Amino acid sequence: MQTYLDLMQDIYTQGLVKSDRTGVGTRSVFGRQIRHDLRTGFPLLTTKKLHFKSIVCELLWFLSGDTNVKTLQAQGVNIWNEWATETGDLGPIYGKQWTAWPTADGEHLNQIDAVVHALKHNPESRRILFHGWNPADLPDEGLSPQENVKRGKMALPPCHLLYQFYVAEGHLSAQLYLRSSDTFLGLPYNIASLALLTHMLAQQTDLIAHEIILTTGDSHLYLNHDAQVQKQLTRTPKPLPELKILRRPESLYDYRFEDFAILGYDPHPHIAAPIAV
Ligand SMILES: Nc1nc(=O)c2c([nH]1)NC[C@@H]1CN(c3ccc(C(=O)N[C@@H](CCC(=O)O)C(=O)O)cc3)CN21
Ligand SMILES: O=c1ccn([C@H]2C[C@H](O)[C@@H](COP(=O)(O)O)O2)c(=O)[nH]1
Repeated sequence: MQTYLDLMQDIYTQGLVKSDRTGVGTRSVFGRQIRHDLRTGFPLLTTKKLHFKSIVCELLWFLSGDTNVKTLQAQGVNIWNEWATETGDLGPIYGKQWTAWPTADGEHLNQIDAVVHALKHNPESRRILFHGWNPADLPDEGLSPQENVKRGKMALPPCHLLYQFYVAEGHLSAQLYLRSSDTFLGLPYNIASLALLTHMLAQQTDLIAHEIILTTGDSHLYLNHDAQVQKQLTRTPKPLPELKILRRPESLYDYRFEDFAILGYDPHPHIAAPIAV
């Protein structure tokens, strides 16, 4: 994906140095966009090897409404460990808001159900979206993730927060707003995860997966990723792999990791980098 490398180059050369919550420091630009036509291949980065299983399992975990890391750990996925309490809890993060957003009268709204229903029955609607930014559950930035969870708040506020879907001539597109984007570690996951969700929704609603668009707010490279960024910028992208969904599950909630095959993925080697907590 040349567009990803272009964004990385842009931040690396034009970004202003900015301190941040984690204390690591970043180079940062504000307001960028990555667009990708899913008909040209599955957007799994080829300029470094990505752990596809972590991406799939995290998305299925969100959709199941689960907010405890133990389920991910049992599948060998360790990307959420640093923010969890000793019992594995992350507070009311993505899964909770997506599938059981609490209302004032004690009910819960499943925003995902509403999206699937609209795609099937009202696809021309301009209101097909779901949102993770629930102000009532936001953490206090002055407290640790674990302290926030113990007070019933999210460990981290959502980064990928607004998902909107668009249907025209039987094709499904998706746009995601990311308020904050860790361009070296997080963004490759966010791109592939949005692509996966769009393919799953397209399968469930008999549409053709078309374009994904990621719009990023604070788009940053952590200062301790410099060597990794320089290395990745020397690499030439290879042809994108293809995603095959091996069966058609009953609903969006019935997919398993084994239902997805990535064909023709031949990336450059993995580049390890420390995560800013
Ligand atoms: N600083 C930061 N960046 C993020 O992208 C991020 C957070 N924090 N906090 C919440 C979640 C967790 N996410 C993460 C966490 C870790 C990796 C990571 O370390 N990825 C490694 C491989 C790790 C593995 O496969 O176990 C990589 O090289 O991609 C990626 C995304 C995305 N989010
Ligand atoms: O899906 C995700 C989740 C998180 N991130 C990154 C963006 C930031 O680097 C940190 C969150 O820190 P804040 O101070 O809350 O912005 O995590 C991501 O890129 N993608």
